[in-house]
Amino acid sequence: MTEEEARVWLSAHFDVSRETMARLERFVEILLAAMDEQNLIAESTRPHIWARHIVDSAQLLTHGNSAGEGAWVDLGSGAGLPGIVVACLSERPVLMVESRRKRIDFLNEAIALLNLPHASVFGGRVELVPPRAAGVISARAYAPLPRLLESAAHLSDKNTLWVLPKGRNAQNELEATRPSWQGVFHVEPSVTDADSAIIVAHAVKPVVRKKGRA
Ligand SMILES: C[S@@+](CC[C@H](N)C(=O)[O-])C[C@H]1O[C@@H](n2cnc3c(N)ncnc32)[C@H](O)[C@@H]1O
Repeated sequence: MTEEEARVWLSAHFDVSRETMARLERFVEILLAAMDEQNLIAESTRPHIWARHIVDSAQLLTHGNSAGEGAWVDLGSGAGLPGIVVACLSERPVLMVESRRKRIDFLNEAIALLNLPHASVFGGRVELVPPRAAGVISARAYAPLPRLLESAAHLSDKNTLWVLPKGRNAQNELEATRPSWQGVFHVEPSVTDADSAIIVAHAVKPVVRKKGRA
C-alpha cells in the first residue's frame, strides 16, 4: 500500500471529516518531531508512516467497532499506535497503557495537542491497571499472545473484544493459548501487510476449581 493508497483507504472506510484528517496529519507531525528525542517507530518506516502505522492502526477499528459498550484499552501504546489513531477516528473512550516515562509524556502531550478529551493514559504496567471490563482491548507489538492475554485478563470479561495485530506467527501464538484460554478466535487478514494478521477474539480463561472442594 502506497502512502496515497493509505489516505484513500482511510476516506473509504471512515467518515473522515476535514477536521479528523487534520488531526491525523497533526499526529503524524507530532510523532515525527518526537523522533528527535526517542525512538517511537522504526526509522525505516518513516517514509511509509500512513500505510505502516496510521492505516495499520485504523484497520483495527473496522473490527473493534462491532464491540459492545466499554472503553477501548490499548496495551503498550508506545507511540500511540493504535490508541491515538483510534481516538482520532472514534468517540469511544480510549485508555492507553504504557510503562515507559518518556512515552507516557509523549502520549499525554499528544492527547493535549490533538484535543482528545475522551483519551487518557495509565502510566504504569498493564498488570497494575485497576480491574475493569473493557469493550475492546488492542495491543500492537506488545507481547506474545499467551502473555498478552494473561497480563490483561483482569481488564476483560466474556463480552470484551480482543483485537490483536500479529505477524506471521499468529497461528502458532493461537495454538499456544489453547490449553489455558477458551472462546471464539478469528484470524483476519491485515490490509497493510500480506504476512500479518489480526486476531479478533472473545476469550475467557476457564476457572480451575481446586480438587476436593464442592
Ligand atoms: C514495541 S513497543 C510497541 C508500541 C506501539 N504499540 C506500536 O505499535 O508502535 C511496546 C510498548 O509496550 C510497552 N510495554 C511493554 N510491556 C509493558 C507492560 N507490562 N505494561 C505497560 N507497557 C508495556 C513498552 O514500553 C513499549 O512502549
